[in-house]
Amino acid sequence: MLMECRQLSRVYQDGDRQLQVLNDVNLSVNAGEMLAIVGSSGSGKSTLLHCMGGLDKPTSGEVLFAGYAIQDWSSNQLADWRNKEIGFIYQFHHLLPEFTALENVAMPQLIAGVSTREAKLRAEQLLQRVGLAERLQHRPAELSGGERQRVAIARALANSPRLVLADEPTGNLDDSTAEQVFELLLELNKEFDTAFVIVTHDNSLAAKLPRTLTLHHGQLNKAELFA
Ligand SMILES: Nc1ncnc2c1ncn2[C@@H]1O[C@H](COP(=O)(O)OP(=O)(O)OP(=O)(O)O)[C@@H](O)[C@H]1O
Repeated sequence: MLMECRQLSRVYQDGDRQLQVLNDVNLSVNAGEMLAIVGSSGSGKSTLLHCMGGLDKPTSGEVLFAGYAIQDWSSNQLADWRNKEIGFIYQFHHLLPEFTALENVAMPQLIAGVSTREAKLRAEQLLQRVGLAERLQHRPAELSGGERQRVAIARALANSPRLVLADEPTGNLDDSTAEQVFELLLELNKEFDTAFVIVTHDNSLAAKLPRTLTLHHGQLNKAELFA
């Protein structure tokens, strides 16, 4: 098992009110698998993904990665782990505007200590793979929305992470572009043997994935856990 969430709860303090955003969530992700998390707005999807990526701390419960409880790690250890083992894809690409597509994809590798030459070579290969061989030197503002998300996907895979966490990766795209990006994610999952957890509010896109979990008011639908 690659990642396991055990009895995960997240409570936010909202003035004198407590907001229980995640309520006893249990979930496992196997190495190389692909699953969707769906649920209405405010059901806790992003919060769950943030807890899985160590960007937010659960109020109780634990997140285990390859058997290790990530909440025990220091922020430096978490940052290093995220850089090497976790890829993130967001609804809005979060690419660095002043850098080219190639440089954006090389960046996580340079942070990991890979040489510039090697990082650029891998970035080029990844960008070719996502269909952007002709766009290596373009900056984000010179790319379409779908192209930017392809760069963000290539960047997420740059350090060959074992897990990619994607929060509404197609939420900002038109239907046909969204479908193409989803198809690309399905292909990459098979080719790279990377696990993907994809948050989406689009049930028809989620249906393309082998497994879907539904969050409802911070709880996972238990019936689906064993489907
Ligand atoms: N840092 C925070 N402090 C207080 N409340 C928060 C915080 N982060 C999220 N929330 C609240 O937690 C609830 C769940 O938010 P979350 O973003 O996880 O939902 P979501 O399912 O991803 O929603 P959407 O589909 O609209 O993005 C919301 O009511 C939100 O306002």
